[in-house]
Order: sequence, then structure tokens, then C-alpha cells
Amino acid sequence: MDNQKKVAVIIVAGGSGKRMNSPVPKQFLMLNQKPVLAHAIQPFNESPRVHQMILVVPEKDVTYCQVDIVETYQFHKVTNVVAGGSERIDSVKKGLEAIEETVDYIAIHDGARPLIHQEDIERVFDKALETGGAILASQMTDTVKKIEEKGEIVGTLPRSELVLAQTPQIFCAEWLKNAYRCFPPGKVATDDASVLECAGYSVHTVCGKHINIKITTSEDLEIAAYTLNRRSGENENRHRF
Ligand SMILES: Nc1ccn([C@@H]2O[C@H](COP(=O)(O)OP(=O)(O)OP(=O)(O)O)[C@@H](O)[C@H]2O)c(=O)n1
Ligand SMILES: C[C@](O)(CO)[C@H](O)COP(=O)(O)O
Repeated sequence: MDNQKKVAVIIVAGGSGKRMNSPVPKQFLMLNQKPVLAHAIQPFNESPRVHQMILVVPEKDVTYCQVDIVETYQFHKVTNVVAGGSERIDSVKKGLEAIEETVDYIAIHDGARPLIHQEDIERVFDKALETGGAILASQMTDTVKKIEEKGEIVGTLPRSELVLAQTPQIFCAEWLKNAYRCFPPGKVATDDASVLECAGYSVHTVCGKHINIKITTSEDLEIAAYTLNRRSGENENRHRF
């Protein structure tokens, strides 16, 4: 990757986590002694390629995040903690408003994805710098069924043509800002690549690890805790031998 290019990262953590059904938004739940959100920020804060980070959080949690996340964990690359909007795309728009004008590339990562690997960040950044836009995506390994509302199968989808979109998603700053500017009000987009697709930009995929899960339910939190325990065990063993 061209290290001359300035990369900014928007961490979107402005959701309420309805599907988790917990009084505390899922991004603030503790996962192996650290909030989910802190796990998600850390590898970007440590990447020498990242110039600036913007943290987007629920309006009522801005001060908590500034003090208990940014200052406590010394995330020195986070320049702004801003209030999010009602949908994910509204939160990304708020993040875009806080980014320095001189930034060349902008990555967006879910604050609810705490298991992202440093090497996957580097691989998707490389692809975006080569092509203009790239996202991490994982292969599907189960057969995919289309169902009707009562759960009855109405068809089987061609799995070889499908992948699961993850984050980070990274784009040339001009493309991303333009695509968000042109995105029709009221139209639904659940990720950033869809916003670029709608504006006609071509976006590439980079094969990501299944384990880069988005914490959505308590089952995901259990998987994440188990994975982090294993990773810290592996690190201890590496230091021992
Ligand atoms: N208005 C919103 C909605 C979502 N997000 C963020 O986008 C990421 C992916 O969204 P999702 O997993 O759907 O989070 P929630 O909207 O919080 O979850 P739910 O749909 O269960 O309410 C999360 O890091 C979430 O905090 C956001 O910044 N602003
Ligand atoms: C951005 C995303 O995580 C990519 O998989 C996903 O689309 C977010 O969707 P959600 O419905 O907001 O969880």
C-alpha cells in the first residue's frame, strides 16, 4: 500500500443493539475485560497507515466514549467522538462530516466487530488503494435457501455467486463522499458498498475470515469471548517457548 496516502477510519458504534436485547448497547458490553468497541478500535489505532479516526456513538454516550473508551485505552488517533443518526448510513454521514479535507481514503468499520485481524485490515486497504474501493467478505459454506414468511422453502440460491459482506470497507474519499451525497433520501442501504454500487462505482471484495463476526446476539458474544481467550493463550505460549 502507498504509505503516502492519508487514510481515515470511521468506527460506527451509534446503534442501540435491539437484537441483543440488553439494557447496555452491545458495543459497550465487556468482552474479556474490555468493551467490545475498544477491541474493534485497537487494531486500527495501531496501524501505521491510519492517520485519523472518527468514533460515531449514540448521542447520550458521547462523553462516556470520550472518557471511558478514547482516554482510558489511549486511542490517540481518535480525533472526534460524534453523535450518530437513526440508521447506520446516517451515522456514517455524521462521521464523514468530521473527516479532514486532505484525507485520500476512508475506511468504515463496525464498532460491533471486535475480532478483526490486523492482517485483514492491511489486505483490504491494499486492494482499495489499487482499485478505488474494497470490502472484506467471507465465502458461504452452507447451502442457501430462499424462504417465504412462514419458513417454507421456495428456492435454493446459487452459493458460488454469493459472499457475506463484512467490514472494514474502504474507498477513495472522493467516491465515498460523492456516493453518500447522491444517495436517494429514504432508500435503504445496510452497508457502505451498497451506497457506492448505487452511484455506479465498482467495489472489489477481499476474502475475509469467518471469525470477523458482527456481535448481534448473546451467542456471538460467547463465540467472541472464546476466540479472544484462545488468542491470548496462543500469545502466552509464544512468549513461553
Ligand atoms: N443508527 C446506527 C445503527 C447502527 N450503527 C452501527 O452499525 C454497526 C452495525 O449495525 P448493527 O449490528 O445492526 O447494530 P445495531 O443497529 O445496534 O443492532 P440492531 O440492529 O440489533 O439494533 C454497529 O456497530 C452499530 O453500532 C450506527 O452506528 N448507527
Ligand atoms: C455493515 C454490515 O456489517 C456488513 O455486513 C451489515 O450490513 C450491517 O447490517 P445491520 O443490519 O446494520 O446489522
